[in-house]
Amino acid sequence: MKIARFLDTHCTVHYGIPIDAGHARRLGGHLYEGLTETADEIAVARWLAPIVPVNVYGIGLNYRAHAEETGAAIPANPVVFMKPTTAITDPGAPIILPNACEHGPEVDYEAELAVVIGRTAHDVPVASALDYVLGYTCANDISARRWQKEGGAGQWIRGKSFDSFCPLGPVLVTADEIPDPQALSVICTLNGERVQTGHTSDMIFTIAELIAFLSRDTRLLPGTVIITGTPPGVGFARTPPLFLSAGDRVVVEIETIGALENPVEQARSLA
Ligand SMILES: O=C(O)C/C(=C\C=C(/O)C(=O)O)C(=O)O
Repeated sequence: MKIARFLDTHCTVHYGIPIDAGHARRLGGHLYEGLTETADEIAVARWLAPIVPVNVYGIGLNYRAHAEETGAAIPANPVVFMKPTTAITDPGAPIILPNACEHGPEVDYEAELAVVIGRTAHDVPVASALDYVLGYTCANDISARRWQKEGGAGQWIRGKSFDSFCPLGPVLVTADEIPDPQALSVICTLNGERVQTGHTSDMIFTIAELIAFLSRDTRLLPGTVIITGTPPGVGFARTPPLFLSAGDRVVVEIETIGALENPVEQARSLA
């Protein structure tokens, strides 16, 4: 089942959930399968991230080829950071280049598979960890590299946390439709050019291992989102480096889920 969340022009939030097979409605130009609405046409004001997370965990360096491109050692344990929920942004909404990035271009894209926890996971073994997954969506782990490194004084979280730094969507695909989350292609395009190409089989820690690790002595509540690391091709590891600029369009595309597209804008000057 694919679940979308969107606002109509009357500011009502809708969830698109199949009622029965073959049920489809047209939404602001998109044919969408299965709505709870009875009207044939709903004017969509905007698409929303399919989930409002209670917590967002990020995993760094979780694809072998990405760890190699950064020159980092293969981690012995998952590299865990968190993003505030205020970083979540909707499909189609702008990624804002912060005024705090005043030392030059540093804002990077990272295409990632996002896992949504459906019931409380606490000390779950790897073997049953996927039973706690509600579904999957696409994420972009936007990262301000100077704030992640020198500016972060050893902590990544500042560089990963600015407003709009976690685009999510466009739909949540329930776990029954993705029986093997280690069998998905993950790509990122910037202004139509492919910049990242990866596959979840390249993950160092599988989704099940990540849930088991993160749930150890720690409750993962329903609505927790885990963004599971990025494949190679990030901008800072390129020669020359490639960072986001105002006017860019960045698309994260994951097999079976779809495409999460966001434009890039400069923050308004406070002066
Ligand atoms: O700090 C590192 O060793 C690697 C790195 C960034 C990695 C991520 O942001 C990630 O995997 O999410 C770097 O900036 O050098």
